[in-house]
Amino acid sequence: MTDQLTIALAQINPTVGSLDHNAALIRAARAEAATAGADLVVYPELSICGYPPEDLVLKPFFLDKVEDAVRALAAETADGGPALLVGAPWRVDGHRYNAALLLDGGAIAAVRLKHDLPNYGPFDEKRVFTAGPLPGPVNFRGVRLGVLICEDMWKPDVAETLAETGAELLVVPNGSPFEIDKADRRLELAVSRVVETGLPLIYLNQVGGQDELVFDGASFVLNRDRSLVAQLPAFASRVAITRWVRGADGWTGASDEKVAPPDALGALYGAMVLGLRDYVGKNRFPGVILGMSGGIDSAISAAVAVDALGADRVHCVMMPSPYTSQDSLDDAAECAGLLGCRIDTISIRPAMDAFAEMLASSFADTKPDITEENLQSRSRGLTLMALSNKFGSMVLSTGNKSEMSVGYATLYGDMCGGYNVLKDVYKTTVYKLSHWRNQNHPEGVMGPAGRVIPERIITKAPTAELKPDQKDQDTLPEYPVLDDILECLVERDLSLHDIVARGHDAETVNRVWRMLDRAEYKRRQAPPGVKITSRSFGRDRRYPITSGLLSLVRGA
Ligand SMILES: Nc1ncnc2c1ncn2[C@@H]1O[C@H](COP(=O)(O)OP(=O)(O)OC[C@H]2O[C@@H]([n+]3cccc(C(=O)O)c3)[C@H](O)[C@@H]2O)[C@@H](O)[C@H]1O
Ligand SMILES: Nc1ncnc2c1ncn2[C@@H]1O[C@H](COP(=O)(O)OP(=O)(O)OP(=O)(O)O)[C@@H](O)[C@H]1O
Ligand SMILES: NC(=O)CC[C@H](N)C(=O)O
Repeated sequence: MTDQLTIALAQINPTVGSLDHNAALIRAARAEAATAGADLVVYPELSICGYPPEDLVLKPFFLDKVEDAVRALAAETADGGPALLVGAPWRVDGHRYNAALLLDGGAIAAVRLKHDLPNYGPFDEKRVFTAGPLPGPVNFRGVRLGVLICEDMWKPDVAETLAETGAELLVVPNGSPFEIDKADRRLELAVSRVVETGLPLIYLNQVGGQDELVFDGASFVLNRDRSLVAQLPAFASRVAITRWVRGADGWTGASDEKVAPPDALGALYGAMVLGLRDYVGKNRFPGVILGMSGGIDSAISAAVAVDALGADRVHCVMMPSPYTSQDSLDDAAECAGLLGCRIDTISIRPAMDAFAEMLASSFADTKPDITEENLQSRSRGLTLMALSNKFGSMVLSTGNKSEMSVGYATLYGDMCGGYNVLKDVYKTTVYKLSHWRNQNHPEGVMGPAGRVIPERIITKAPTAELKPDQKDQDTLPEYPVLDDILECLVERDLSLHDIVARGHDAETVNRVWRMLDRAEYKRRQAPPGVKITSRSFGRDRRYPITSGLLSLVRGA
């Protein structure tokens, strides 16, 4: 029986479905860990196939390939090097499980099945997996490891069962996506499990973007006295070494790996950068293209894109109409200049004139209205999509959460695009982030340090410039009011009574509520974007499009 263990934490960035790529990451981390004399390398949940694999695991063909990859990795552990604790979808007696597999001595030494399958928010695991029984510890070279798979840690029962059945050390592989304040929540839960069981705990999370989810990594290790043994970086891959010694009271860990976590806005910005970088990289786009209006949404979107991809992979296009002000032209040019990215100017006036002529007889006897405004937006969308088709860059759409909530965006116009980093970011947060990025140069970003968003873009009144002297606030409440009401409705499900009690006017709340519910049809056609809040639009919030709810809203 050993009294010393070296355990490596492999915080890797797998790509869902790319089994060869993921196996290569697993091998590289093992090789790195081997040089530090590791006995065991721990990988994230479902690390062989990436998390979440969704319906990929319904294909027997895919599960066959997963099994081949696992068996190949297992065979390699016959070399006497570190054992691996990897995650994979795994079939047992005709059922499909979310499993952690211990690969050691050339074989699959143990299989641990996830007990608590999450089925809320963005998770849908009951759809594709069977829940495993309450587990007992895994015997690893004479040490009893208590393996909990992600959600298994969120309630006391699995850790309690493992402790009662002799576990000496809790090991938790995770696929835990980022959302605001989630890191604190995970730490609280981990501390609770440590206190309840009296056992140290290794929390190992995946890193990387996968469609709307961003996995922040930020893995950590706690000793049984709750002290922090290791804290890995957020939003970056890392192999960290922890050294463990068995004493009279159990195992105690030590490590040099203690990276300070980002502040709240830094974490949010980091999620946007990694989400976009991985969406573009994993889908193999050469870069992104976006409409740069001289407004704050396109400016911060461009900054995130440059930070994620580098200035040479970001192409901005200013598309003036007769309503575009000189300030907007200047601000767009200055922002692109500060970011160091290409900006072209393509006037949409010829398109507006062409549509006016094409529709002249159909629109005879009608007055100009929002139709003509939307044609401007659609002319821009069409132009960006043409450039995307011709040169391959993906269109980045720029609508923020406030706009997506109330439908303040044009279908097939400014909603055109493949991905949107602001989709889950309220406008008031867009302002905070812009100030933050001007004052901070986060580690790992590819854009320049210093001011990247001109001050006037942050201070001027937001406008769509679709008609003379137009301002967002002609149509919408002031953004601080709108965002507070929206947060109450979307994230907190508060009643009209509770929202009014916060000091809002009942008619304004009703109006915002109506706009929110009515815009569901638009959101269903919106591009995906990074999940930031506890309730992003998409799988976190599934409302019917066709619904009688509106008739119940007044007075609700
Ligand atoms: N339930 C439903 N299911 C499916 N489709 C539905 C629908 N209800 C309407 N529709 C369709 O949607 C159309 C209305 O939506 P849409 O065409 O988007 O047009 P709409 O929502 O009327 O106008 C766009 C809004 O976005 C604002 N905005 C703000 C900032 C920037 C920009 C910009 O474009 O740059 C725009 C603009 O001021 C305006 O309030 C209807 O004509 C109808 O075809
Ligand atoms: N003149 C323009 N040139 C290029 N793109 C534009 C122009 N006007 C609008 N867009 C695109 O349409 C999006 C929505 O624009 P709009 O200005 O109408 O609203 P916004 O939400 O205030 O955005 P922004 O703060 O970026 O201006 C912009 O973010 C931009 O991508
Ligand atoms: N993969 C999972 O089981 C994730 C669920 C978990 N509650 C989390 O977000 O951390």
